Amino acid sequence: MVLSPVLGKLVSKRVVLASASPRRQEILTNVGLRFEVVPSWFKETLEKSSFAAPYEYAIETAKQKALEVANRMHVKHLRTPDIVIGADTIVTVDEQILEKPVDKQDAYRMLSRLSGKEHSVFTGVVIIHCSSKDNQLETEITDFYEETKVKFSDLSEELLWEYIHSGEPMDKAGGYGIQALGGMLVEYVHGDFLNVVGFPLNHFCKKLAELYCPPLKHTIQHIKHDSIPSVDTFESLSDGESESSSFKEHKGAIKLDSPSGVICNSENSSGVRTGSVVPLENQNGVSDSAAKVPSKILDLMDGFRASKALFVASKLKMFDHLKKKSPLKAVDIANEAGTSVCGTERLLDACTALGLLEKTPQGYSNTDSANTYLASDGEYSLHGYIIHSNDHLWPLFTHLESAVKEGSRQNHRAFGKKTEDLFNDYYQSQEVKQRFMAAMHSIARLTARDVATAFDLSEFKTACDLGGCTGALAHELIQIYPNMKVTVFDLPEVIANTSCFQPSEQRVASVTFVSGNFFTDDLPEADLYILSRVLHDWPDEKIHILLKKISAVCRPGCGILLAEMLLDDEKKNGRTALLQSLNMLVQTEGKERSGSDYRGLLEQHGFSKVKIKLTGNLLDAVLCVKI
Ligand SMILES: Cc1cn([C@H]2C[C@H](O)[C@@H](COP(=O)(O)OP(=O)(O)OP(=O)(O)O)O2)c(=O)[nH]c1=O
Repeated sequence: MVLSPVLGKLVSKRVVLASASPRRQEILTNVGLRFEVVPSWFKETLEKSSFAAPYEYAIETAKQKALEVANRMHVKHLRTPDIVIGADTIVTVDEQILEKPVDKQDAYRMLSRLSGKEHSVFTGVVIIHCSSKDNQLETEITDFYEETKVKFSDLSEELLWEYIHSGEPMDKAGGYGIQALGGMLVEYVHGDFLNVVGFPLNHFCKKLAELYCPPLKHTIQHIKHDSIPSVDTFESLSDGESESSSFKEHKGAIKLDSPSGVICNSENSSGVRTGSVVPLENQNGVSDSAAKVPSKILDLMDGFRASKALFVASKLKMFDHLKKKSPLKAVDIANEAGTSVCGTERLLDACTALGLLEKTPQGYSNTDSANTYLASDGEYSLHGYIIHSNDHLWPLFTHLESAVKEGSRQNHRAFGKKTEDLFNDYYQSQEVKQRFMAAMHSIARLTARDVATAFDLSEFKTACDLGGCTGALAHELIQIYPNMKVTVFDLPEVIANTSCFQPSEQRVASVTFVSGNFFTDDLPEADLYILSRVLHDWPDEKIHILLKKISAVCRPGCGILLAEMLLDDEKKNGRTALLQSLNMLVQTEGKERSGSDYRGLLEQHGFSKVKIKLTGNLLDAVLCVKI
């Protein structure tokens, strides 16, 4: 099965998986698809009786999940995704639809109904292509479903309760997980196993191939084996035909970028014309080698080149020049930036291939997302963080090997000085301080809304953002909770430099800036203490000192809101957070932690009712209350 042409076409797309299911994330990651995870907030409450067939219910639920995410990203984050994938898995037995059990009794009811019987598992999947026209979200929807039949053995009461007490049933349709302990309940499976686990990968890949590389009828290769029925293979999918009429006619198909491989149309010995994808280096008719192209690894090998191209184009303000005026030729940009024409042209072409710029015969222009995030003046600009990544993180990462060997930060190697205190480095020079604050500000602007709305905080009348830096989160909070007063508490060097980051038109009176060190000075009084990207800077010992101090000034009912990138419990998925944890290794004594890790730390200091929310944005949120 050759997926390279499809994946090649998706590489420059913003693909979003609208699902919190770790199984779906893993299945899609395994095939090399690159995507972001934005769990849907759609409540699965559609009226089941209004659907003629169970699969229609699963498809409609999947569609609503994905549409909710597409709309939210479009409206809230000004980031229209290109493709949103949604899925919903249900179990049906005796014409009843079973979803996830609400409690152990419900799990018992479900599992006893399944005992000794065959049932069906349906997963509905939708692929939504999104675009933005006149600021309106436009969608084209492709959907399908897959059915798998599963038979359970007769389950004794003892086995049933043993299984329920394992906790496994609770987040799974029908109350079991075939991929884990639940496998022991199963006598046979007819159909796609992964469909039961939550995502029918085989059908999905075929659907992607249909959408992105539809075959011409005469090129379909039928392979005949003695015992296996003839099948249409991915090998037959010709990229060259993606512009063909069958492609254009297909519902939901969109114009696609260039693929990562090239097509070699050839005649085989029996005269049948076949199309196959071969690596760029080898176009001499080697028909099946594409399956061996390790595109995921090649992408990772190239990753640093792509990052550096982005950093340099940002540093040279190329996206700013193009935001002011476009299209521009390489020579014009080189003149503006004071750079060589040949080097500038190569950089601009690379940025085009990376999906950051558009190129026409008239010259280069920014993509929408370059205008929003890469130009330095945008409300949600990431320019500050990109420059910080280039000037500060890049040198640190060149010493990652030493950091791994020694298990400690590398500031001395990267910058030639020993760091006694994490922030000493940042605040020694005005330039570095401003750069660091701009970096923190850009991430805070991008994430503040999702953090501020992760929970209903209206019961807290006052909040104190410890290490709140430029006040970006504080300003978002008073927008959402107009009665809230927020104090931003940070080091004197920071507070003295916040003025250039303040919004012009806000009710500034509701945000107060107070300087101090939260480890050594008294904390301002507040109903809610906020620690956003603070705890990840420190080892557990220091966190205990800080939480103990906060706990001492908290009245019962007061809370703590954490905003951090949360690792998954098994530390397997979520590459952004896992890479961020390496980032903490090279420069701090801290690390990223999971929601359970933070819960454990908070509970030791008298905080309970810990709620964890994965926002789908760069920072997740954890809320707890003092008892
Ligand atoms: C039957 C079965 C289901 N499941 C899981 C797959 C799905 O994650 C879950 C069904 O619930 P869904 O509502 O389909 O998905 P979800 O709530 O996990 O995630 P989201 O709504 O954010 O997309 O049950 C298994 O993991 N193993 C199994 O054997």
